Amino acid sequence: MNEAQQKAFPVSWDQFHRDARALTWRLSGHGDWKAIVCVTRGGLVPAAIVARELGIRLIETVCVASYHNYADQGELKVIKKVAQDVVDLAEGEGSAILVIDDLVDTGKTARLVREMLPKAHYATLYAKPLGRPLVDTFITEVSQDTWIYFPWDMGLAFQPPIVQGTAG
Ligand SMILES: O=P(O)(O)OC[C@H]1O[C@H](OP(=O)(O)OP(=O)(O)O)[C@H](O)[C@@H]1O
Ligand SMILES: O=c1[nH]c(=O)c2nc[nH]c2[nH]1
Ligand SMILES: [Mg+2]
Repeated sequence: MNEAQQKAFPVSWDQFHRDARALTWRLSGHGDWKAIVCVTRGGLVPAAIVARELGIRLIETVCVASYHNYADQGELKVIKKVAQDVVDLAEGEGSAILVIDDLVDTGKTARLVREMLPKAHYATLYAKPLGRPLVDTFITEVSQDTWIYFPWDMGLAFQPPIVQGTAG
């Protein structure tokens, strides 16, 4: 999150599950995927739900990190690439592969993963305008100045009233 991202879009577990199922509905007519590649770590949770719904049991990871301590995006680091046997699954370059991530923001992560799997279908739950052109299927778009808060990053906490000074 940076200073330009003033709006908050908190997502509960229920909402996340609902959105992951909605994503699966959209994906279900699209292709005959042999494997899911999830972009860690955010893609792990939606990938588990989508894999369950689509009946896909071959799950690979591509491990990319860029945001640290909710600060500005740093340099992208590929910690682990996609295994070659997964890339080679069907017609090469990943045409039988469904890539899942939680969101696309600037699109830098998606661009990097797409270079590894040019023919894969790229799906996320949430998309911001800069990254949207890099995603084939997504569920909800939020504005670029919004930070999405995922359920695994949150806990129950007191919320100050919208109009200050009225708390009991
Ligand atoms: O479109 P971009 O601007 O590249 O940002 C999107 C990526 O940023 C987040 O991952 P992050 O690198 O923070 O790692 P994480 O999934 O382990 O939290 C998110 O899960 C996406 O993978
Ligand atoms: O939790 C997150 N929320 C976001 O909006 C975001 N954008 C990039 N990376 C992100 N991580
Ligand atoms: Mg991520």
